Amino acid sequence: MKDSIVLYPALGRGHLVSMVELGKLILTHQPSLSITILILTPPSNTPSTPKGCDSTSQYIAAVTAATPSITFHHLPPTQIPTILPPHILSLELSRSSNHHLPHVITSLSKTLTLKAIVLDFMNFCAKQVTNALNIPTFFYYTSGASSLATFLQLPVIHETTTKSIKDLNTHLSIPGLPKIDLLDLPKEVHDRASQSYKLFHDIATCMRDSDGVIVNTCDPIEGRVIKALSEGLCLPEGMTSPHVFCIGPVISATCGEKDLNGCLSWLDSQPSQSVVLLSFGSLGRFSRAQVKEMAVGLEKSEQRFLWVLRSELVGVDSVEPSLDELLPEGFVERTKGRGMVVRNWAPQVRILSHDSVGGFVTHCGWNSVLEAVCEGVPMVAWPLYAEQRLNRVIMVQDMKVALAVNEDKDGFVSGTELRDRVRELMDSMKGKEIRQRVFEMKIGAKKAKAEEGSSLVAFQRLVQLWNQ
Ligand SMILES: O=c1ccn([C@@H]2O[C@H](COP(=O)(O)OP(=O)(O)O[C@H]3O[C@H](CO)[C@@H](O)[C@H](O)[C@H]3O)[C@@H](O)[C@H]2O)c(=O)[nH]1
Repeated sequence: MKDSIVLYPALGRGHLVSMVELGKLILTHQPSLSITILILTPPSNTPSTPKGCDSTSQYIAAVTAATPSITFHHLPPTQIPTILPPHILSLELSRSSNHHLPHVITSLSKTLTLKAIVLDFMNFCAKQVTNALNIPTFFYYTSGASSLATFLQLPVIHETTTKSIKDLNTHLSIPGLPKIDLLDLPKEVHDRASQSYKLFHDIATCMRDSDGVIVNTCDPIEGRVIKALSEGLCLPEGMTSPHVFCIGPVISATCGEKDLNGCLSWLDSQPSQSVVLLSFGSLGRFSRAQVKEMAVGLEKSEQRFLWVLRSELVGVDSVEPSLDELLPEGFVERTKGRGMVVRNWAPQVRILSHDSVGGFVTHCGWNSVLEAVCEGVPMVAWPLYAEQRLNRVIMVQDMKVALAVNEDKDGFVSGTELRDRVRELMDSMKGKEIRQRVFEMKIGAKKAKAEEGSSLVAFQRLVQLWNQ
């Protein structure tokens, strides 16, 4: 029977793509293995892909055609209320699909030797099942080692206080990291009484007890904290640290690759390293007031820009407002030639690798950060949700590859602030230093994945464990 690794991504395109890329990496180095990917079936009325991006079934068909050693196995649909926020929906779907797993895994075991299962952290409850079936269980943490080290502190904080994080008014001192203000932790863990706090506390505890955590990062990007994590220094004495395998950067060029909105050909007409890309991940959206303010800032910056604009969500039956309605009067005319606005989705990896792009205003989603690093593009960090505020601290203070945008207490960023940060990035000594630093990190990240590089060595350790 063929040896196989089972990968179990959470709901959502980003999670799926990350796991597929991990599967491809495993096959590149261990072509004798096969990869089985378990797919959660979303409730029928959940949009699973952002507008402008291929559907999930198109994506799966393309992966199957290109990489036949990757097989997808769809779990049966499950009924759950869909009015939940996306991360809770994902956790609930995973929890309510758990009862299918014993049967699915047992039937896979009839034709394959399952060496290990790799869970997205959102699917942590599957560990009860895999433990019972005695299958080595790993997690794939798709954000950085810094956020992992911080996340693992949750049970420690929980045991040392009875207060909520939002009331603690202090910071975390974690070896290998700058001081972390507790309010930079994801909002979901601020309130001790909330459902999401309990979930994330349970996930952190569960990851600590796993056979290992695979992290999408590498020494040249987050070396100090990786060392501290590996030496077990990030958790108090007596508390077991998980084994970490930093095998990144694993990035993808597969989603939304086509130049449907013409931005790549527009970039061809722009001077080298002159354009600032503004793009905010798969979910980032802005209010109408914020969109107007961004436009004002970009216009005043006098810099070239490519802006992937996603305005606030409209009801299923409503029509999205037009650019004329969203942008200040005359904006498109006045910025013609030096600015381009595209709606909802653009081929980000291809854009970042274009020679004309010289800066990136990002929401600090970890894939975007890695993609920018791999292309040597300096950033302005404008976090929106999840662990992105934490990533900003790391990008600015530790990695030193970004400038921080200053927002008000409601997260609103003024046009003047955006103008100043974009100008500073593109046209100042500080901007130059950041550009130089990200360029060095790009070279380092490439070396990490090559022969004897830290990521390849970590990956080989992992495979050795699977083969034992
Ligand atoms: O117009 C777009 C917008 C996004 N992308 C791609 O979509 C991915 C977005 O990933 P990421 O930057 O990580 O953002 P999110 O989709 O918001 O990712 C979620 O997952 C990340 C990894 O765990 C976390 O760091 C984030 O906080 C969380 O929001 C990247 O590969 C982008 O290249 C495009 O190709 N075109």
